[in-house]
Amino acid sequence: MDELNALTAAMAQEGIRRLLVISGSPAWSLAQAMSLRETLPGDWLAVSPQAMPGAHCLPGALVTLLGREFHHAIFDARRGFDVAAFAALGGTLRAGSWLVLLVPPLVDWPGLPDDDSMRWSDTPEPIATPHFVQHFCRVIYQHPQTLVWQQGQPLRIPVFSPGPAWHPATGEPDAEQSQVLSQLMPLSEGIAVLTAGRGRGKSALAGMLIRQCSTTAIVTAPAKAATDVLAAFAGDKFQFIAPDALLASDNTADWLIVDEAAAIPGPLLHKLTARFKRVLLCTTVQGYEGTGRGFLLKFCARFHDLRIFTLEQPLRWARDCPLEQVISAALLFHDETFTIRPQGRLQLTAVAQSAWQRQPSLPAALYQLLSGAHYRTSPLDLRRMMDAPGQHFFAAQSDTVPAGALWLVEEGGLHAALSQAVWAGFRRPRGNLVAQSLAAHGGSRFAATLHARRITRIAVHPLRQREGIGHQLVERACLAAKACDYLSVSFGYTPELWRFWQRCGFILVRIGTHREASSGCYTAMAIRPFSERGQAMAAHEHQRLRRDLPWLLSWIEETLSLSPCNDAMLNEDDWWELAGFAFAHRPLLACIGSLNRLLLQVTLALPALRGRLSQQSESTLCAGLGLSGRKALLTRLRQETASALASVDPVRADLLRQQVTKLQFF
Ligand SMILES: CC(=O)SCCNC(=O)CCNC(=O)[C@H](O)C(C)(C)COP(=O)(O)OP(=O)(O)OC[C@H]1O[C@@H](n2cnc3c(N)ncnc32)[C@H](O)[C@@H]1OP(=O)(O)O
Ligand SMILES: Nc1ncnc2c1ncn2[C@@H]1O[C@H](COP(=O)(O)OP(=O)(O)OP(=O)(O)O)[C@@H](O)[C@H]1O
Repeated sequence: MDELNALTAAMAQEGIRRLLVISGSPAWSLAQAMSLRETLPGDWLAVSPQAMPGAHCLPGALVTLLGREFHHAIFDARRGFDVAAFAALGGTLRAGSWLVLLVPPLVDWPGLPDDDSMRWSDTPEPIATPHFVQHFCRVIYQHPQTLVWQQGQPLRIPVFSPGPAWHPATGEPDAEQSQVLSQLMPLSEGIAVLTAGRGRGKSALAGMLIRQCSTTAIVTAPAKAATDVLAAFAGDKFQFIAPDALLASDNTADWLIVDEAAAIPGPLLHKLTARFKRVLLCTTVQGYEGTGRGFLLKFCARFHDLRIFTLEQPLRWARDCPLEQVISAALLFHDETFTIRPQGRLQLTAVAQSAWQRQPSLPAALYQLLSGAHYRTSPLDLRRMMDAPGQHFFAAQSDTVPAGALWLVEEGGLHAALSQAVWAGFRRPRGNLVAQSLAAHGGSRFAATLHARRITRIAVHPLRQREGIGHQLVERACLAAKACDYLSVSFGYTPELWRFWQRCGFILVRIGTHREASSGCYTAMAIRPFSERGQAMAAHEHQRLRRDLPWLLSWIEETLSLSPCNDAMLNEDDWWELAGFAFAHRPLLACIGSLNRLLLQVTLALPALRGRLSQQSESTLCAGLGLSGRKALLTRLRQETASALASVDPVRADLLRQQVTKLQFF
């Protein structure tokens, strides 16, 4: 322990942090971690799915601690490894800290189920994650600055050659911060974005801006607790208002400063930024879910005169910190920067998941291309890509880096009874995004029984786009999926992206009615059918979309290149769908078309239904009708639909009620 204390003191002087992996039985590993906590002074934080003595946080709650700082931490991965939380924790640790990681015995680990897989594998039970575990172990052994302490062996502390002394920042802006401040201070209007890795001094810089400017500023962020650093640097002028409260208020100031901006839903952020003349958005660019990369690619892409700033130099710790390096290598944080043009003849190849064992550099390059080019890719995807069942990959390989990557996941094949229960809204099992949505929001009760592959990600290197590579990758995937009923895709609708999918032979079958928080776009779903059943479903769903379009368009602010079909009569599909809404749990917005057609047939007052379909807000309707809330309103909407159906044809309505309610029992 003396050696460990001496090493910890040296780490503080050098400004670095290290990873210590403790591997063994659950009880033994925990006992060692607890004794370390007794030995090394610090404000230890333990991150674990189970309660732990001292300061404790659940892995899922760690995002609320972004921007906070700790001295030493324990991350409990004995039963499951939430790698994004692990990385987030690494970013909060001050110079001279240990990140103590608890894992199962290394020999057993690849074969043990990982509880975290329930978040990404779409399996009913946790699965083993051998590819990730082997990759992680490879990385820790390639980083000799990482210590591994295995049960049955002593903790060996190597003699590291001393590094240079660290000179922490003084409190005054450092060279990079001064540079950015000198450009921000004179700004009279516009939106500035400050992106950087963890601990680069973004929040401190925002605080300095507030203190140094003669103007007023309001700070907002997902959690006030995460603004400690900003507040310390801003001094007396720090004024925090939570995002929702700010939107609801008339408060204004010369500057709006948004810390951890990427963690605020896009539409809300958009409304907030529109209210202020000068805006500074700060965000981290490492692959936690919904962070900087996606933020730049999607949210910021809509502002033309955006000023983008970045900070390279870490300030919470020294350059080349071993902990930062090992986390970055384990989670492939070094995105493709797209500076090298993929050269030479391209080869389209299928890449199996087992490539992570045989030739890990290839799937790693595909992941880096996807996360660099695609706003949604996160460490969760890395784990899914490595170990979830039913994944398929294609690469457009060049002589240098990959020029394109395509990732598909198997979907559908649900039992007929389950598909009908999904259609009725009684069931929503994991996974099968498009297959289930075609049943739950579409018009076919048996939609989820078809076998499909969904394109979950596609990206082409920016220096090779519009050369037909994306199209070729899709064709290659089609060839490999010919035995399926159809290929599907779900994407944030933009006219450009839809044009691409259209050119690849996809048929639009659904458009969502809410903008996605991450992209600010409506979700669209499209399919390319192969089999007869697939073709029949594509035609049916496309026609349904065109029939519903006249009403759907009033719910979405987007122009679609799709011609509406004017048909106001109630058909067989409508009757089923209305019964599914009235007597089961189908959502209102999945039935907009049929409900509107129903209203055209009846003269009953139906105040809730008519009000909601003419887009009166739920709260206004509840107040007007004396209802206690959304749930009561939905019940009323279903009752009014049932009475409308009965007024048109009571016998048919009753027969359908019996058929639909039976769908919950199978
Ligand atoms: C499920 C998902 O992954 S959805 C998200 C898709 N991925 C992304 O948005 C990541 C960033 N974008 C990309 O990587 C690429 O732009 C892709 C994958 C969308 C398209 O790849 P590319 O190789 O550039 O497309 P490709 O050259 O094959 O285009 C085929 C046709 O689609 C259409 N198209 C492609 N991109 C565009 C565009 N930006 N604007 C308008 N039309 C387009 C064109 O009609 C094009 O044919 P043309 O060039 O002869 O006119
Ligand atoms: N100029 C400075 N002088 C002294 N300390 C500084 C300076 N700039 C930043 N720091 C300190 O460095 C640490 C990291 O800074 P800060 O929290 O602003 O980084 P960040 O990029 O916002 O980090 P995160 O991504 O984790 O939120 C903090 O402890 C902060 O107090």
